[in-house]
Amino acid sequence: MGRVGVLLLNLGGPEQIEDVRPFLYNLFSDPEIIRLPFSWMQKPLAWLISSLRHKKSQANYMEIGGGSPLRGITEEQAIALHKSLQDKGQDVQVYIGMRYWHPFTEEAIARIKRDGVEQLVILPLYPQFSISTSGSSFRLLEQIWTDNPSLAPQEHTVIPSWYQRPGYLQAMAQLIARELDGFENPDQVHIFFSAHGVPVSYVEEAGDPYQHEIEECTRLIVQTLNRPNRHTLAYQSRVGPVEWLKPYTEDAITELAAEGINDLLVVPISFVSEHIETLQEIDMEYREIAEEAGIENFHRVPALNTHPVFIEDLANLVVEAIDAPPLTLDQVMRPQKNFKMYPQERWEWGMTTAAEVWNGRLAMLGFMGLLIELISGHGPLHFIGLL
Ligand SMILES: C=CC1=C(C)c2cc3[nH]c(cc4nc(cc5[nH]c(cc1n2)c(C)c5CCC(=O)O)C(CCC(=O)O)=C4C)c(C)c3C=C
Ligand SMILES: [Fe+2]
Repeated sequence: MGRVGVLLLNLGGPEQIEDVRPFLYNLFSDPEIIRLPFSWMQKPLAWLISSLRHKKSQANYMEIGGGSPLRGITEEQAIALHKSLQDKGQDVQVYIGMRYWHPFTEEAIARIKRDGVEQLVILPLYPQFSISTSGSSFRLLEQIWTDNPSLAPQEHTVIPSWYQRPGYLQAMAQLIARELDGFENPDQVHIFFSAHGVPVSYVEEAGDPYQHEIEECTRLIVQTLNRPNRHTLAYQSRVGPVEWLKPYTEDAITELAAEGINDLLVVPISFVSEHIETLQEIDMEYREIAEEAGIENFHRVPALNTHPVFIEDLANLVVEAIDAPPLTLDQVMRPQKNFKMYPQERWEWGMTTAAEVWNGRLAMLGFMGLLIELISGHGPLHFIGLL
């Protein structure tokens, strides 16, 4: 085999405050983030939500210095992974493809083509798989290569998730143990795993394995840590009015405080880099909730970033993937392609749930049109290019 490359997939984040609105627009334009019955609704709705939300998001990003540290950290991870692969005698180029901000996945694919990479390992920097994260990036890759087959490498292999890797688990356990030992009574500390949430419908209707993988990951970290501490798993960062995975982080913290827990150690587990949801949401918002509820010692485990044990394990994972039979995007995404997410896709005639859903959706459409016109001065027809 000729040249080998690794494509690290990640979310991306606004680098400066002016990037927040277009970043949010990109995020909400993704049908894996907001699932709508008609694709033409996606862009107007993304525009509406990013317009309504950007001030609040900007205020949060201002609290962490005016932008996301994600690009810088991902670049450091790429450099460290490249070095670790070199130390193992592997001449492998590492690329970064972000989903919603620079360097975009499209740019990475163009560079991979330019460099003549023939075998590509696709490695999401999310330990657990979700339709909304790794799944969304996989779908984008499929689309890029379907639209322009000449951009596809001769061979690719996908690593859908890797939360059960020994080096990842050991690195997490090391970080947790170090923080625990900083408390006066380490065994008394309640360990609080906080994962990014997803809407319940992703798991229950679309078959997202995310919740299962998060629960399994928590169990494996606790087992690797091998300490007597009690622990809780909860879900943070929900957006919008629908039901998300429970318990919600803020509720679980308040309940633990009511039980008399004084020492809390928060462990972010769905992401391997510091980002807005660790630096602002956990360190500021949840800390305030905890302290107001009576928790005296609120600490957080730092994100892995370039932890050497973690990076070395990623390098081993890449080497194993290069040698193993390829797992293609098509194989990974096939189960989702046949799945009918919405009741209206599973249409039956009569006074059925599907009919009710359609009535509701049509009413919602009318309401959205009114709202768009009220805010922008333009009607929905303007946005779909008919006026
Ligand atoms: C595994 C991690 C993540 C999952 C699952 C996930 C799902 C998900 N996210 C949103 C909406 C937003 N996410 C935002 C930022 C953001 N999300 C993740 C990770 C996951 N998201 C990260 C690492 C970041 C931060 C990037 C950074 O700038 O540091 C945002 C923007 C921030 C804000 O305005 O609050 C939104 C919005 C949904 C709807 C969703 C599942 C459907
Ligand atoms: Fe998110």
